[in-house]
Amino acid sequence: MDIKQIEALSSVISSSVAQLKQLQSSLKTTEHTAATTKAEFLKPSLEVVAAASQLIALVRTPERYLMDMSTAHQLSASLRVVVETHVVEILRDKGKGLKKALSAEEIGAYNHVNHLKLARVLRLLATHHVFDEVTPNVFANNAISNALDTGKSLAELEASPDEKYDGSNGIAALVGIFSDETFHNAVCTADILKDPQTTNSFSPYDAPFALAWPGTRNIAMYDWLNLPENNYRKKRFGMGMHGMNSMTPSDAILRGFDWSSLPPGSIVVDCGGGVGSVSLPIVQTCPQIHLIVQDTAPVVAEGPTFWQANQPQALAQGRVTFQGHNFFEPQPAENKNISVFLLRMIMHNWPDAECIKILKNVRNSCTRDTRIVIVDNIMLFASRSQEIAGQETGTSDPDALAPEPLLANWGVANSLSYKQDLNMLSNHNACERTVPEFASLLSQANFRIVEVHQAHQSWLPQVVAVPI
Ligand SMILES: C[S@@+](CC[C@H](N)C(=O)[O-])C[C@H]1O[C@@H](n2cnc3c(N)ncnc32)[C@H](O)[C@@H]1O
Repeated sequence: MDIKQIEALSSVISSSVAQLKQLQSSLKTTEHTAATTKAEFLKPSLEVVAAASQLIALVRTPERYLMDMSTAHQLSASLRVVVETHVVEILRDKGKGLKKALSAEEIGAYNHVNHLKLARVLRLLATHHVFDEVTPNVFANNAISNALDTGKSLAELEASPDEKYDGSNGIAALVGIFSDETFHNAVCTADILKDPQTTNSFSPYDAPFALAWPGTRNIAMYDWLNLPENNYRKKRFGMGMHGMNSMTPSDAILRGFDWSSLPPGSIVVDCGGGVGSVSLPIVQTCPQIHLIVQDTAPVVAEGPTFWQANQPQALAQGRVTFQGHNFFEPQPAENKNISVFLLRMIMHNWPDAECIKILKNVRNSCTRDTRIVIVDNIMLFASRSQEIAGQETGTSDPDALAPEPLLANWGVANSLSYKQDLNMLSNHNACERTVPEFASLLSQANFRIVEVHQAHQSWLPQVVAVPI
């Protein structure tokens, strides 16, 4: 056992915990979420998570460690059970006593899940700190399970199951996507990677998704989500994107490119913008900007409802408009003199060839003054060195790296980025990218990078490029 390394990691934990204690003393509440969402808690929290997980890898036997990892799918599967059978809402509305607890049998009477099986699902989750098992077979929500609450009453959930995620924070929807569609797809990753026919293919039709569902051999996942029979999944996907955004500061899009520098009358096109929820803060804070939300027709059709609920004035004044558009086609002819094309979480959905097609279509309607703003994960290598011989450096910002003895990419504290990278592989045969990979993509569509805004593991970084 590497005792020196273990001691170094435990001293990172002790000093970060001391910082958290000091910060906590300035807060009036001990509530878990109140603290962890505050910006100043971010670095010490990251350090504790990174160091503690690195420590576990050192002190656990390798065999135990591998068993824990290879059985982790049961966590996803169990989360899907509780999200789809409304356990959190049942405990919230029907729970008894101070802790609002119910036995598995009582929960099962509401959601019709066999209580003996449900208790085992809930116990695995409670063992991983999601729910409390307050007495044998009796469970209550805790801070972590509460984040899965859709906010809907049981009557609403039963009356319109397709709408169940609407109006919520989107976390249950995101967990639903990860533990259902993405989980199914990931099961087939090894089959696609081992098959000589598909291993070297970067076609979106050769994603593990193609093997995971009946009839998905020749359809990309987004087109499949838009099929009428997948309406429930499409809605859940839209709310899941909202969930992803709800985990970052609401003004994250403003922390990078300077939107306020755009002159009056500037037009911003949010390509693949969903309903436009991400660009809402741009419209709210920059009255000089007109926003066009572009996405496939079925998705953008939901846009006016979102804006009516969140910024009705912009809708009434025509400051936000909607375009059903396929970004593999040339930009609509009326899109002239566009100041900025925003592409948030778009590049990571597509293999290089498709990204270049999307970028070229954008490039063809750029003027000399147009900017493109790409918002996506920027990947770091796990090694301390971020250089590949003969290539430009992977990160221009040394502050993006974790201090030693932590893994340079923040290890498990940053694992969602790496899981998302593989989610992109299993869903779309796509990937998250490093700065040099973005530079290469962009140059093939005649753009060059002028700004990189790192986000230090807290919101999505931005890459700003201009036409060459
Ligand atoms: C990962 S989501 C990102 C949504 C939004 N930009 C955000 O950051 O929350 C990708 C978006 O691309 C859209 N999309 C997929 N294929 C498209 C296409 N061919 N043309 C236009 N939009 C497309 C999807 O409907 C979806 O809204």
